[in-house]
Amino acid sequence: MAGIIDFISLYWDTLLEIGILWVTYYMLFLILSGTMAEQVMKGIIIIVVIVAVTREINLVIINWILTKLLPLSVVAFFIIFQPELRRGLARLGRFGGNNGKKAAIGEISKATMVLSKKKVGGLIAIERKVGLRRYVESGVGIDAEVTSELINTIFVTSSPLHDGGIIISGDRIEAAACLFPLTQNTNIPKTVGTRHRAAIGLSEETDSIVIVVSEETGNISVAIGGRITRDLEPKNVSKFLEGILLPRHREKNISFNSPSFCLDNKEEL
Ligand SMILES: Nc1ncnc2c1ncn2[C@@H]1O[C@H](COP(=O)(O)OP(=O)(O)OP(=O)(O)O)[C@@H](O)[C@H]1O
Repeated sequence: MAGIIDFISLYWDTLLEIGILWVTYYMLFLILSGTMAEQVMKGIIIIVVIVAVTREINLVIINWILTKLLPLSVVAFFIIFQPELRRGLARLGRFGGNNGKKAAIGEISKATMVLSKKKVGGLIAIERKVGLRRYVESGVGIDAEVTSELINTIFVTSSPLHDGGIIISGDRIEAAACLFPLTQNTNIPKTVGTRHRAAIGLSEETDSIVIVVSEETGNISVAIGGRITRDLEPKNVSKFLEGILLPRHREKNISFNSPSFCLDNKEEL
């Protein structure tokens, strides 16, 4: 114990710097997750590591080239990805309060009930930590407040945006008509259609919650982490989403896979 205290008092400034750099990197990662910039940022980190290694083992020329390249690539990164950074910061800001989220959950649940009752097909992805930018870019940008009326309008079959899914980030509908990746899970029965496969696929690749309303039956299903729970009672959707998305409810340990929430499920894949 005394050794640890000695170490901290000796290197507190270095530890503080490492801490600040780590937090900054993590924040940037959160802001840019799901975008091309995330990949480029990982590339820059790899260059930093190579610079350190080449310095240690005295590869002078490679180290000289990389040392010159590094500052340039960091400046270029901020210039090229300025739109992604701006959008990411706005997204972080929106995650702040629970009130906005709660209102959005209410609107999503209301919309789901209407879609289910009218047997209108719907596919709704709710972004969590992992950014969905690459999927937003496959659709049509909307950037509007989440309202049940707007969601229902998007999915009516006469709407040009009804095919594909919508993506919700915080309390905004980011885009509609987005293409999600289809699951490759061979255990899923052949009878499961592409809307449900797209929901499962997106939930496998990201931590998003994906709600599906079946056009055929009006049944509501929710995919998380590659698992889909089918035939949720419409009146339970709001409670279900609050259990996952709002911290106060999370403390009570109500989660997607918790048995308390599977009571209404007739089938889980
Ligand atoms: N990759 C995809 N990403 C987003 N949406 C998709 C994707 N593939 C299909 N869809 C949506 O699913 C619709 C087709 O649904 P399909 O009937 O094949 O699926 P399903 O799971 O049986 O759903 P339902 O029960 O509503 O019929 C398409 O019109 C489109 O809106």
